[in-house]
Amino acid sequence: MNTVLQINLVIVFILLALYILRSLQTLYISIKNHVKLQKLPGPPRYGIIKGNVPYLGDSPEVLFQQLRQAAKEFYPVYRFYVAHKISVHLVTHQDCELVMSNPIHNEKGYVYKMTHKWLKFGLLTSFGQKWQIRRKILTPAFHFNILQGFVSVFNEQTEQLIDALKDESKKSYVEINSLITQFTLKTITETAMGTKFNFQRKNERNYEKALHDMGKIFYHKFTHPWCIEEIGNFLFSPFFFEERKNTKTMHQFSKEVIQEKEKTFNDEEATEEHSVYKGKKRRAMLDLLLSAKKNESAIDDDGIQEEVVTFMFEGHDTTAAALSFMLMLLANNENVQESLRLYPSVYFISRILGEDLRLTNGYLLPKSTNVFIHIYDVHRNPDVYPDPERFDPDRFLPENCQNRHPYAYLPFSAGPRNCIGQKFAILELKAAVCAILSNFVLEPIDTQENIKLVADIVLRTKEDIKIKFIPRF
Ligand code: HEM
Repeated sequence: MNTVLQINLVIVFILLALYILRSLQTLYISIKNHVKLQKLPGPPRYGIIKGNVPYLGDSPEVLFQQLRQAAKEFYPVYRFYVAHKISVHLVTHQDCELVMSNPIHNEKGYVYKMTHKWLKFGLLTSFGQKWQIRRKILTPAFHFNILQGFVSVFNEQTEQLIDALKDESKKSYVEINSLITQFTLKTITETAMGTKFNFQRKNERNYEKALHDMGKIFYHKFTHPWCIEEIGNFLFSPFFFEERKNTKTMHQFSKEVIQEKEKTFNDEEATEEHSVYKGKKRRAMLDLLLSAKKNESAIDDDGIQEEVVTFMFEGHDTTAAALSFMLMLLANNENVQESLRLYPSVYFISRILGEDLRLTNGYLLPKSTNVFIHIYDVHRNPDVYPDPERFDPDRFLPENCQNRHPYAYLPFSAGPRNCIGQKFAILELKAAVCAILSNFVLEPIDTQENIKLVADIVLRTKEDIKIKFIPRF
């Protein structure tokens, strides 16, 4: 045997041994954690393969309801087996604070793996040092001064939305979701991406459809976790090729946005146009990323692409959901404040514990536990919000919230990994709601009672929300 072959064999052997050792270590940790966590309350198990999956029902709608049921039945904390994967679910603000406020638990839970092919490792899904560097680069893009510059775009896009709604208002009701999505998609492109890109309506529809189809795939993977890993996905998922097609559509869409921006990008202009605040350069998001690539090499083309897909998604789908629910509530109640409590667009998040964590009721969760934080259920805790399903904006009067726990209201998450686009979203929502209310009287078609919520990536209804728009003039 020649020496090169021998060396290669030794390398292969070492790599294989390392892989086996790593797998054994993971297995050991996972068995050790299982033993500790199985003492927690939770639904009955239906064997090793199924775990608690039968408890979750057979549709996204039932899954959503069952999660609410579990939150009540096993309050304040329960464990859940989806096949071999065990996770711990938190529904009180006290326990949520323990996880969210400590940067050691900064890694996202296994469900985010479902989005890795699509969102890669952008700000939402990355962790550790990479997340820290990106958060530092991107934070100035959401500074007050930059957001102020976006108000004219919000207004312009709102006017277009009003025109579209006026056309639709001749009908007995409007299914609002698609119109609202167009609005938030254009807004994020013209503000954070800084490009007046005229999408072909066909491409926009393809993107929208691909994103919605990902919700169906998300549900499938959640209930069939062996499809989360690529190999299991290829072997067992009926959606493998559909997921690839959707991912390609969404990547193509964000590539076009980057290409359009690159045509006009000028580092010097970007600096001047968005002014200088206390000597610091302030730029819109994509300007900032392109500058970072050009000047400091802190990010490359792939890095820019993963942030653009992340922000295109997180920056429009969340606000579209929020605005749709807000309009439905306005049509029924003529008030707005607590819409995000009742309908938080991001209704759960998930983390992996970076160290052991003792919950408020004394349970000790071991390091590496997958923890789900159910924002939807935290917002419906009757101890904090009496008669929680009731729409009552007075809950947010200063005197009523001054003693409320800061982690009892979490639509934008909290702690170091909170939503970077929170102020952006509030500004955009306010601009849209004010303009819509001054142009239309809204009459209810759908109500809180008749809509059906489904388990999706963001909070959605089974059918589009319907509202009647009556022009004021
Ligand atoms: C009503 C609208 C919105 C809601 C309810 C919302 C909610 C949230 C929540 C709950 C998180 C935490 C996610 C997690 O821990 O997994 C988050 C993170 C994030 N949001 Fe938002 N968001 C909204 C709008 C926006 C907008 C407009 C943008 C961008 C312009 C944005 C960009 C992001 C990003 C990039 C992250 C990840 C931050 C990090 O991990 O450092 N969001 N959002």
